[in-house]
Amino acid sequence: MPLLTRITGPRDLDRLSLEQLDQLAGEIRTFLVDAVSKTGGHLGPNLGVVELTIALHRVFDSPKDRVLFDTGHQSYVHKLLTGRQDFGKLRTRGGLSGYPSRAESDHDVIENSHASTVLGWADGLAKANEVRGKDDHVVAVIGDGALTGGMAWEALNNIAAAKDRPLVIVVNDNERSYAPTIGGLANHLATLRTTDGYERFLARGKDLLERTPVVGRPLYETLHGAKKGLKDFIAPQGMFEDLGLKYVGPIDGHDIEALESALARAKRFGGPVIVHCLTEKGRGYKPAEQDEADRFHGIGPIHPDTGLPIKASAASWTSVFGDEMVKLGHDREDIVAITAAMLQPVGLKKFADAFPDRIYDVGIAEQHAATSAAGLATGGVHPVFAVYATFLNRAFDQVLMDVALHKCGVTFVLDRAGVTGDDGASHNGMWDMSMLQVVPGLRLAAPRDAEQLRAQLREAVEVDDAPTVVRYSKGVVGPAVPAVGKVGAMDVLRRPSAAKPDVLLVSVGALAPMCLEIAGLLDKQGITTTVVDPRWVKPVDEALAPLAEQHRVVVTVEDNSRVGGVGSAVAQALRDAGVDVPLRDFGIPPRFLDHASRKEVMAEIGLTAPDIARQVTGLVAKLDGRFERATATDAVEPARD
Ligand SMILES: Cc1ncc(C[n+]2csc(CCOP(=O)(O)OP(=O)(O)O)c2C)c(N)n1
Ligand SMILES: CC(=O)[C@@H](O)[C@H](O)COP(=O)(O)O
Ligand SMILES: [Mg+2]
Repeated sequence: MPLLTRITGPRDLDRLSLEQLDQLAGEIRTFLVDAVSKTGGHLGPNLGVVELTIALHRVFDSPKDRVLFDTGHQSYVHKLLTGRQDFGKLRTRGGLSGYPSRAESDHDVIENSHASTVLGWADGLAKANEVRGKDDHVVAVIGDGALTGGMAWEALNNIAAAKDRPLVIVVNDNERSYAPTIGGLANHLATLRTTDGYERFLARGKDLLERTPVVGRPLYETLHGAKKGLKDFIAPQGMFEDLGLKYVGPIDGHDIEALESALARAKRFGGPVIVHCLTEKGRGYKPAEQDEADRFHGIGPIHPDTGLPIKASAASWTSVFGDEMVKLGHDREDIVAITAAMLQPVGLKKFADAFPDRIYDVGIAEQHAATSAAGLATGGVHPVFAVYATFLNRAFDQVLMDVALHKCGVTFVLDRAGVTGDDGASHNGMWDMSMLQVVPGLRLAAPRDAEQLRAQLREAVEVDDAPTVVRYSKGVVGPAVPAVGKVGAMDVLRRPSAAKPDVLLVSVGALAPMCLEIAGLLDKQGITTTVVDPRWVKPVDEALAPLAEQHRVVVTVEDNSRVGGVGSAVAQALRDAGVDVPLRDFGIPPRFLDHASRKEVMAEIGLTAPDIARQVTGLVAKLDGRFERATATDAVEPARD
């Protein structure tokens, strides 16, 4: 990589000729395929923004000028050009994050990997520059998918109102989110793409100029001079210009010269301007270019020459859900499904193939998904909205005030619940069981294995007067964990070996195998344990309090924030029942977790069997000690007669 290794920062790009820049783009593509095929990551999106990112860093002066990326999954090229070329440990502990990271570089601003936020950030930064009298530029790169998110339009509405506030918006239009981007906006972008726009007309004029200077020069000057009338004639007013935003494009997003020309014009404009760039997700890597599913949006380790995954995928929580949804769809014709631009990742592709009229892809619009689900339920069908747990955060008000307030029978299926790890802080599904505890009437299930997922999903869709939630982890589904009995509606997973057992261990969802391991470790310390799985963790099962009274201590273990999670709800239920048994809740600490593998993160936060067993052993010993101390020192001596 003779050129790439010479790039230690954006200004090193200034010395390169156009030919060298094209060579650099080739080197970057080779680097990305080689590196990301080893580590996994967002190969497709980054292959699509190579020339765009080079041009951005040539025209703008980061970090003085702020170059912002929506979602941030397409920021690998930005990292390569800003002094970070060690991708050997990408997305693992101690390695580069797969998203912008302020800790890594001053060139990075937005760490949040939730889509559609970049224009909000950009609006704020542009306003701050104005207040502070700074002439720095703000450039926001937003994908066509992210542009379907409501936040983007809230921001655009504000940005368009400030005609003299400089702000460059680059629409990275590759026509895809994972799959092809849906909706009226996508259709409008397609219109703009196919309109032989003014820019293309100019580009042709310039080409003519170069080939026939005598005729070309006056013609080119005429064209350039008559641009307003010409532009209206050639490129009908797009929605962006109707909004009051200057529109530049469509630009070939792989032509560095055209990109630099358009970006330079946008930079000089002095107000909000849209630069519409046409790119190709997965460009330059045949397996991605030919992949109709999602152009290698997010991959695990692959064979670079074929693009085939290194590891065959085992049965995942997602696939169990997807298969059961198809069966449900056959059993009940009122079941419909909703995805927010993630049909494949959430496992609804088979359902969509089987029931093409009963699947809705709403774009990256989780708030709309939830409220339209309330409408669907009120209209007499039962919607199942499958979404990653972390992305439901932004639809909390819709769950509360549209779905729950109106007692709508909507089922939310939360994939990637708990620690996900390598996608960084904003991708962990660690807040749902806290956030949803406060929703009146909502019922929440956390299946421990495939059989329970199928069962609890079926139980959920039977509820037609309240929201139901089924949440499970990322990746391979765990081993079957059979029940050995029931207490109330709770499954007993392990009976104690003593009449008055020491510990009641409340196991939540997929952590059941770990909880049984904890019980085994406690056995070795002479501590007897009952393990129960509530199955439905909200509301707390009424049988739990009386069961707790038969134990010396209650322990809860959940793959959710400790704050306001199941542990908090159980503690409250015990207090409400007047049961005074000590409780120790284990969960995710209320802080943002740095990217690392799930295993590394779980170990770091102490959510492992040995860590928990050690702490429970100490707790029981303290209880013993306290009781012995009570006997020895605090007890009142009987009066001597
Ligand atoms: C709120 C939210 N919902 C869903 C996702 C999952 N997600 C990550 S990237 C992506 C597609 C983004 O498409 P686009 O903005 O066009 O970027 P591209 O990958 O095409 O460059 C989605 C849906 C997310 N990050 N945030
Ligand atoms: C950027 C984004 O939000 C997704 O692409 C995310 O990387 C999902 O990853 P998994 O589907 O591997 O959980
Ligand atoms: Mg896209």
